[in-house]
Amino acid sequence: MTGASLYSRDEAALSALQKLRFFPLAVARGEGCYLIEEDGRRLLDLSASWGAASLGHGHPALRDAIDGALAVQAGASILSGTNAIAVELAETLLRLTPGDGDRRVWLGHSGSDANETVARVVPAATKRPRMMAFSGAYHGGTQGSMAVSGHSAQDGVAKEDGLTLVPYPDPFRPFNGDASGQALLDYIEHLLETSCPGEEVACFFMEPIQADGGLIVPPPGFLGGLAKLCARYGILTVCDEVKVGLARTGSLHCYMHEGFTPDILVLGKGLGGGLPVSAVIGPAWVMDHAPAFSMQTLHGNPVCAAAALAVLKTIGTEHLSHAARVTGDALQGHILTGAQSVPEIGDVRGRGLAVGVELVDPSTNAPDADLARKTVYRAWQLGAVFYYVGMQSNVLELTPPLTLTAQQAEEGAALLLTAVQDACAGLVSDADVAPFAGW
Ligand SMILES: Cc1ncc(COP(=O)(O)O)c(/C=N/[C@@H]2CCCCNC2=O)c1O
Repeated sequence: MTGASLYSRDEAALSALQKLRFFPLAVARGEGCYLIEEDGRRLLDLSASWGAASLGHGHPALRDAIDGALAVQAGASILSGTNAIAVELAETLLRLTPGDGDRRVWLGHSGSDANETVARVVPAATKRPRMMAFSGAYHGGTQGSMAVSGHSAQDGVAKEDGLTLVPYPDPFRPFNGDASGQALLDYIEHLLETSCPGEEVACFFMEPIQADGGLIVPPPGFLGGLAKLCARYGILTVCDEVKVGLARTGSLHCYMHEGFTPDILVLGKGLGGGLPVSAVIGPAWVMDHAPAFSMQTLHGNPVCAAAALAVLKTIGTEHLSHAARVTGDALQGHILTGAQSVPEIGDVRGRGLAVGVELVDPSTNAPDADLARKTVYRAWQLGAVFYYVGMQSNVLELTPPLTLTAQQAEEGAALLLTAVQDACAGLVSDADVAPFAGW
C-alpha cells in the first residue's frame, strides 16, 4: 500500500488482538533514548516499550553481541541440545542472583511464559494445591500467567482454582487506612491461619514494586515481613521482577531494597534489551522437577541469550544501577517540583527509573483516568512517549532506558508536566483519544 501512512498500514495488516494503543505511534527507527517516526520526528522514549529496551535503541554492545551470535549461529534452542552462550547466560544469572543451595535457570521468551512455568511447576513440585498473589498484579498475558494475576484488565479471565488474591500495600490508598502495611500483613496472616491454610500454599507471587497495578512502592518492611510469614509456612516466595528488575530501581535486583531474598526470581523485558528472553532462577528441586515440563522450540536460542549477556555485562560496565538511581532521583525531583503547581498530580513515586505519577481529581482525590489517557496522547503530540497503568488507569508510568541522561530526564519531566497541564486545559478532545482503547 504505497502512500499510506505506516500507522494506517498497521491498521490494515496487524491484528488488534495484540494491540494496546494510546496514540498513533509508528516507529521508523530508534536511536538511544529516542524513537523516530517516518516523518523524522524524534520522540523521547520514557517507556522503552514498557521497560524492554533497557539499553535504549541500537546500543553497540547489543548489536555486536547479536551480530556475533548470528555469525556463528550455534543452533536455535536448548531444547534438544545445548549451546555455549545459553550456558554462559545461565551461569552468569546464577552468579548475579543471591540464593542458597543448588539452583537452576529456566530460559524463556517472555515474562508470561516464565510466570506460567512457575505457576505450573511449584504446585507440582511442592504437592501444595494453593497459590497467593496480589490484586493488581500483571504476571502475564497467557492463560497460565493470567490465572495467577490480579489486574483489572484481566477481569473475566479464569483464575487458578487454588488462587487467593490479597490487596497490594499502597501507601497512597492504604488498606484499612494503615499506610505502614501492618494491617495488611495481619490480614494475610489471618488468612494463612484460617481460610487459606499456609501449609497448603505452594508459593506467593509478588512484585517488589507493583508495576501495571499502578507503579506502587510498598511501605518499608512490608515485603520483608511477608517473606518471613511465608517462610514460617514453607511458602516459596516468587519475586516477579520482569519490569522493575535488572538495575532499573537503582540496585541490580529490586528485592534488594526490601531486605529479603526470594526463593524464585523471574526476569524478562529488559533482560533482552528488546529481544525476547526471560528467565526463572530457583531451587534445583523445583527447577529440575521433571524433563520436558515447560518447553518451547526456541527457548535458550543463542542470539537472544547473547543479547541478555550483553545487557548484563553492560549493566556492569556502564554502572547502570547507579545511573538509574541518580537519573531516576533527578527525574522524580523535576516532576515533584513542577507538581507543586499541578493539583491534579496526586502522587509521585517510584525507585530509580521506575516512576509513577498518579493523576486525581484534586477535589476528591478520586482517580482520573480520562486525564491520564489525554495526558499520554498530549505527550506524544509534544514529543514524548509514555503510557499509563493502574487498576483505575490513572497512573503515568515512566520506565525509560537505563541510559537516560540527566538532560533527557529534565526534558522528559518538562514534557510530562506540560502534557498534564495541556490535558487539564482541554487541549485534547474526546474525539482525539476515541480511536485508542488503552486499558
Ligand atoms: C511484572 C510483569 N510480569 C510479567 C509481565 C509479562 O511479560 P510479557 O509481556 O513479556 O509476557 C509483565 C508485563 N507487563 C505488561 C505487558 C502488557 C502491556 C502492558 N504493560 C506491561 O508492562 C509485567 O509487567
